[in-house]
Amino acid sequence: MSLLTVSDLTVSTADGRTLVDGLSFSIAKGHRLGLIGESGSGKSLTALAVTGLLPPGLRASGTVLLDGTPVIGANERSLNRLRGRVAAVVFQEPSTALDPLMRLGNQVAEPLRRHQGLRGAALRAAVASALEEVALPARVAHAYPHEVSGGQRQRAAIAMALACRPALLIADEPTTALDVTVQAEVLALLDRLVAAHDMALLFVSHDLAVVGKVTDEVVVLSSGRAVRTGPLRAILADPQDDYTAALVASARRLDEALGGAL
Ligand SMILES: Nc1ncnc2c1ncn2[C@@H]1O[C@H](COP(=O)(O)OP(=O)(O)OP(=O)(O)O)[C@@H](O)[C@H]1O
Repeated sequence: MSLLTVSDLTVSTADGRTLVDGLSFSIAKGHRLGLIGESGSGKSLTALAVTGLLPPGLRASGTVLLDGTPVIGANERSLNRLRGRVAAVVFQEPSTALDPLMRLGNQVAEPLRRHQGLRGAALRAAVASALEEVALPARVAHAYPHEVSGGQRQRAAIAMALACRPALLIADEPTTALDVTVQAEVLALLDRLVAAHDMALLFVSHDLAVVGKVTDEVVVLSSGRAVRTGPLRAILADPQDDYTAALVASARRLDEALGGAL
């Protein structure tokens, strides 16, 4: 059975504009899928709809099943049971997930306390190992978000997302807001952790070159619709439509500039 099944997902505004239009895809346990498209193509709304996090004023229809549980129309209580444990999200901007007024260690502790019931020494040990896993020094536990670098903030957000070992990690442009030198490190970290814990991954990006570093299978989104689905290799070899060809061309330019091998 698929871990995530999305069928005919449509996201629309109250005044009837369709932002995501009849999208279908699925991800099996331990598998990876890239969701790629230009800015405004509906990638983030898809990621939000999958976890029941759409902003007020937007409406989802169709079917989203997370580990067999329906997300669309579900109440907050059953969504909270899924979040963190079945699926967790890492956003582009780490500040989205982090509370500016709370020490990072306490924030990483929060999902461990809530979902796993850890307290006291066991909780402190779990936080220390969560930070160690994302290669953050132990002292970061005592820091506030503004006291560490952008890359360290994103590592802390990743530690929070992975704290309860979700079966599916959804990463929405997780490296886009970071300095170029830090981007590759954080991407490699995500790649390693997803593999180490046998997690499934939905990786959202406007950049095919970045997606190609973590997954082989992609859905190409344009104006809220899937224009192409399949192995990245096949899409690179034969983009077929103009939109996908433009994504491929810009990814190749960037990849060449970085000395990569798309
Ligand atoms: N709350 C909202 N109300 C109305 N329209 C919205 C809302 N959020 C997003 N949109 C619109 O929906 C479309 C898809 O947005 P989405 O954020 O999913 O795009 P994206 O592909 O993730 O792009 P980006 O990479 O720039 O975030 C865009 O045209 C956007 O302007």
